Amino acid sequence: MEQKRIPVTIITGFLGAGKTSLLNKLIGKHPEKKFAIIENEFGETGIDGGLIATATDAIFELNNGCICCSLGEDFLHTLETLLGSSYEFDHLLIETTGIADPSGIVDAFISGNTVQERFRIDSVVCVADAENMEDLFDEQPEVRLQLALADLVLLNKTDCVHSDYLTHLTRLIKQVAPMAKIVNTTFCNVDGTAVLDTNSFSGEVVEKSTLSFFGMDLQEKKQAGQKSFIHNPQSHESNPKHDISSVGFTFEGSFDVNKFGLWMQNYLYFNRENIFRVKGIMSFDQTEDQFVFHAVRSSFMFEVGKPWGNAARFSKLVFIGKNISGQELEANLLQLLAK
Ligand SMILES: Nc1nc2c(ncn2[C@@H]2O[C@H](COP(=O)(O)OP(=O)(O)OP(=O)(O)O)[C@@H](O)[C@H]2O)c(=O)[nH]1
Repeated sequence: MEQKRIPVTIITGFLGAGKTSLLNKLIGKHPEKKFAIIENEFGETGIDGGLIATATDAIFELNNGCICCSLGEDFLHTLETLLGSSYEFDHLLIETTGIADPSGIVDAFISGNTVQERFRIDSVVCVADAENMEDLFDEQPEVRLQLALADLVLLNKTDCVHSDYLTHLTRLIKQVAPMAKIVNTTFCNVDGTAVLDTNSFSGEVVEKSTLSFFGMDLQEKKQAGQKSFIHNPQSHESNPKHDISSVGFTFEGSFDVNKFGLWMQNYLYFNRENIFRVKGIMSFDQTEDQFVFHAVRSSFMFEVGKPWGNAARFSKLVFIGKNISGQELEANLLQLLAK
């Protein structure tokens, strides 16, 4: 029998943005859940295996120190230790270090087969500090990366800034996280917001966020007979200083699965420094179901979505990254459509 996969919420955000505050809020808000928590802090090493084994509930674990790890092998080792321990938990929370690119952590859940069998990413949540975000946005590329990977952005410390300024910050966030849900918070108060069990990597949610990226105007603008449509909502207002942008495509018909897989593997590999995230809903030739596509850096995965039935086939893909050439990408993707 297939084991139920444990949902994982990855919390990112720059130093002092409010990640630990959010962890505490989530634990308080969900007494019904038994959490395992991984803290990815710099300068601390070692895993307190004994603590995992004896922890009886989530708060115990948080208050008595968390599992510390660094990235790479150590991180995978931490996950293995967790799974191998007698500690039973039904949700994994990961607080990533504030000063690094969190894509390695997201990637571990996408590309590691064993990890994928036991865990599924529920969502990537980024806490942004309203007071300092704009300066950091310019100075720290990691801040833009953290936002670019997020499914949910909590624009926190709203008590520290004027409400008009929040509108400006929201626009800034949308430049690099066009599909993310953005919620304003103070002390990461998420009482009215679903943060856990949002299933942000599921077909339904990806479909919704992908469609919202394209907006309602897509069908109107699309010309009859056109095979694809490029949409870049930020192009007219993007700031060249902020080098991350997004570009979306809609294709009619279906892709050739082999051609697409091979091309994507190469494309992501050679552009791993520039492409941070790709999401989409895809139709493949000779398949009955929709496929949900996710890529983080050079790793990608497909999940089976709902059946197409008699609906017209299409694929929608959104790329987020640096220096993306929409025209070039479109020309490449068009070659991969099934004849
Ligand atoms: N005024 C104000 N302070 C906040 C808010 N949210 C968090 N803080 C404070 O900001 C400080 C940092 O919050 P943390 O939750 O520790 O932030 P963090 O992201 O975990 O910090 P690091 O682990 O250092 O990266 C703490 O003193 C919090 O009490 C808020 O909405 N408004």
